[in-house]
Amino acid sequence: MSTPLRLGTRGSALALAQSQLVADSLTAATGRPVELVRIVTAGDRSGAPVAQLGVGVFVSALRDALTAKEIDFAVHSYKDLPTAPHPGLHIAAIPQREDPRDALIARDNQTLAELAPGATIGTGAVRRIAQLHALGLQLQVTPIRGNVDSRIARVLGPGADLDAVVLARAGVVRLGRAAEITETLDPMLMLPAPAQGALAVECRSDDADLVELLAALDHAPSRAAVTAERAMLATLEAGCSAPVAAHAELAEGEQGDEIYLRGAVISPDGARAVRLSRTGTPADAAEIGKALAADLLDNGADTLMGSTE
Ligand SMILES: NCc1[nH]cc(CCC(=O)O)c1CC(=O)O
Repeated sequence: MSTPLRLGTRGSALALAQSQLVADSLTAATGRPVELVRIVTAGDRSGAPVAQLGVGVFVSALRDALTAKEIDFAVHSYKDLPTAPHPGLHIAAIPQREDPRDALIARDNQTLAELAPGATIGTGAVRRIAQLHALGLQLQVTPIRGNVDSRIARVLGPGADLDAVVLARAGVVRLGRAAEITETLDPMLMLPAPAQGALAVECRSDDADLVELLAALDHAPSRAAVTAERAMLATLEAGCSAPVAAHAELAEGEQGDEIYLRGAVISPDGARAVRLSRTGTPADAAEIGKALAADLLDNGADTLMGSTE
């Protein structure tokens, strides 16, 4: 029996679910036992809302524990990672991605189109707020914070004070609450965040045996999609700070696999948006993302900040 690999994780329900999922699939694929090691961060101790501190504090705490060799690997929600690579660390696997779309949880089983004018809808992300405004449905968009369960409670809990919330479908599914989703939003209406629904499995770059072992979890189509979306985001960050959305799909074309990447930059009030797409081969995922970002900037993406109501 080999010594268990130490998988560092935050204590939130979503982090634990994601870590356990990766631990189980690694053991199933390689036979290696994995133990979860709780990393208590400054954020967990302060009790302040995550949205206020930024998820960055959690990512940093896990990365510090990796560098200090207190843990062997970590699992992150990919969309929460900064775009800059972290020195000494390596994303050894991107497992098969969960559905990347956003989801609506509404009172009385309503869909977005069924919500009455004036209905209150909660979400934390500027990207979602901007796209909800862009639909022109006269919804009252309310910024909310907190973990997935507490956001759902704002609609379905005892003291419910909202008609609906929008959140990542992947998080709801991983918490076993998919049955409460009343509509999965078409990316034509609500383009997801770059890398939404994907996990990043990270270890030290110099841990060659583990880099090789974790590669068993890598899912090439998910890696190609995430690479394209994140390359777009990274290139845009230099030129524009408006809400950014991206979604890559892989399909079999006549010449082999094709990647279809859509990107959008939206003004925070939803009044203006640049939406464009590009296609190419999965091997060129990063180049497709960079080229799409350049197209978006050429079409005025950098001018979309600051037009508030
Ligand atoms: N920003 C928080 C966060 N980070 C990852 C997820 C969900 C799961 C995922 O996208 O992988 C969520 C919650 C949400 O956006 O509703």
